[in-house]
Amino acid sequence: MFAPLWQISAGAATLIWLCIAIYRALFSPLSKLPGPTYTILSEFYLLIQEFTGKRREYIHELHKRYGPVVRLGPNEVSFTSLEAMKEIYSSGGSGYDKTEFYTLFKQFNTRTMFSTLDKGTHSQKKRFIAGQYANTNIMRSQVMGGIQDRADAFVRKCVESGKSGIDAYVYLHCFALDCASHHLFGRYGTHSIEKKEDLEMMEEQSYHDSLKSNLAQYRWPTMSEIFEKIFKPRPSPIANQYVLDSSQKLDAGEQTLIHKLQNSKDNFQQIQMAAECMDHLAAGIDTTGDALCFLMYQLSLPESWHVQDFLLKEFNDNKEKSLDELPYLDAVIKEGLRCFPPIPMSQPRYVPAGGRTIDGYFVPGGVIVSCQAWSVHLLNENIFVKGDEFLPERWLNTETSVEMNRYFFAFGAGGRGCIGRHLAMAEMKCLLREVYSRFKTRLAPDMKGRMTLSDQVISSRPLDQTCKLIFEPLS
Ligand code: HEM
Repeated sequence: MFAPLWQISAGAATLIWLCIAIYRALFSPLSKLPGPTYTILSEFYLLIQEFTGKRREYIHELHKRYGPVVRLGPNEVSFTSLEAMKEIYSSGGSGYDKTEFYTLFKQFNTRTMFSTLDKGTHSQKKRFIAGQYANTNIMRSQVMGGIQDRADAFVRKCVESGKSGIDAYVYLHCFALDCASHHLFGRYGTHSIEKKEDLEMMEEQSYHDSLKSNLAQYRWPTMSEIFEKIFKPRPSPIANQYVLDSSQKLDAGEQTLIHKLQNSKDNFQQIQMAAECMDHLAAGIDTTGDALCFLMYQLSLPESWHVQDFLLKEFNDNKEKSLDELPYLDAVIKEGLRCFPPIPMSQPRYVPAGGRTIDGYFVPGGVIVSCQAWSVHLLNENIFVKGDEFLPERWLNTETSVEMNRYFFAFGAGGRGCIGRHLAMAEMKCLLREVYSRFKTRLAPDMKGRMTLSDQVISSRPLDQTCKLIFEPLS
């Protein structure tokens, strides 16, 4: 007589969903934005792309089809234009507030600068930290000395490897860990290039597969306990213990971040200091490690061997110059970051209450908007001509490089862009100068690793996480 309860519930749910979908299709301001029709009805297709690690490529294809503005779901839009980048990330200094996506990056259950959502709280936190990462501080001998020591250790590894070569993926991530930990903890910094126990920390941080558990937590936070049982969360016991211990040391050195936090007027609690340092450690390993790995792989391909020759010439002609006075080296790194941005995916923000006009379209308050470096760098072809080619020279043209710099999104933009960019640039410049003034790099004959970008939650890494290179000494 009567239909079972489950049938009635399913019917009611379908009816409600249909009403919402029709309302969205007819009345939502987002219905006027370019994008496939199904995106105004549901975010289901976007979720599938996220969970299968294809979100970035999917968005990229939509931009190719629909242009610089594309609707991703009933409440989400992606952009690639400079106008949108400025509005979302730099209006009022720090742009729009971050979305709950960044809650995933809490450390020790504590909000760090990176995982703080609103810009007011963020700018308070940043006040005490920013000076530590200013270029003038990075260039100090105590900071650069630590980076130089780690680059020397990397070179020793290359020399020892002889004709068999090394897995550059491993030791570049070690280098990034050692430099970041030195910046945070000075004398308590790691030496993972040489010490096995520190190497284990790098492995723990870099070889994890936590994409699905993280995304599930973000999309359905109330069910996070169930998801933790299904998808294993990223374990981090070694790094956690190291950071908790090191952040209690009172003699790390006055150039370190921990010293700065311990002595700030803000009276940071112990766990806040540890969380901040843990965040910077994590932020510094894979980004710089992957950037160097993608770049050295590219330089080792036959079509880029001439770039190695140009680098060598610049080093030989400018032996007394500082790292910041080598334009070709700078261009090579920038081009690497443009072609293989370690954070190529969307950096999501909420449109403020009342809505905003972005790139000519009115977007209501509360809608998630973002740009992804991958598309900004590859689809603005009038700015990056032959954008899919690795051409460091493009950055040497002083006229066009001004505009290219505006579109350079590898470190994000505005007040919430990467605070570690000067540190990262110094690390990469130092290492590349040491390597390419001594060696030519070539792919090892047994290098079988696939270097296609493998997307994680926000970052990408080489698919097989291995990159075997040979370091041939220059005669
Ligand atoms: C090539 C290397 C690096 C790249 C490409 C990179 C990229 C980025 C990007 C794109 C953001 C903004 C992300 C967003 O808003 O969603 C960011 C933020 C941040 N990065 Fe980096 N990063 C690099 C290296 C580093 C290093 C070495 C450190 C520190 C040791 C660091 C620390 C941070 C921190 C703390 C933030 C948050 C800043 C804030 O919220 O104000 N990064 N980075």
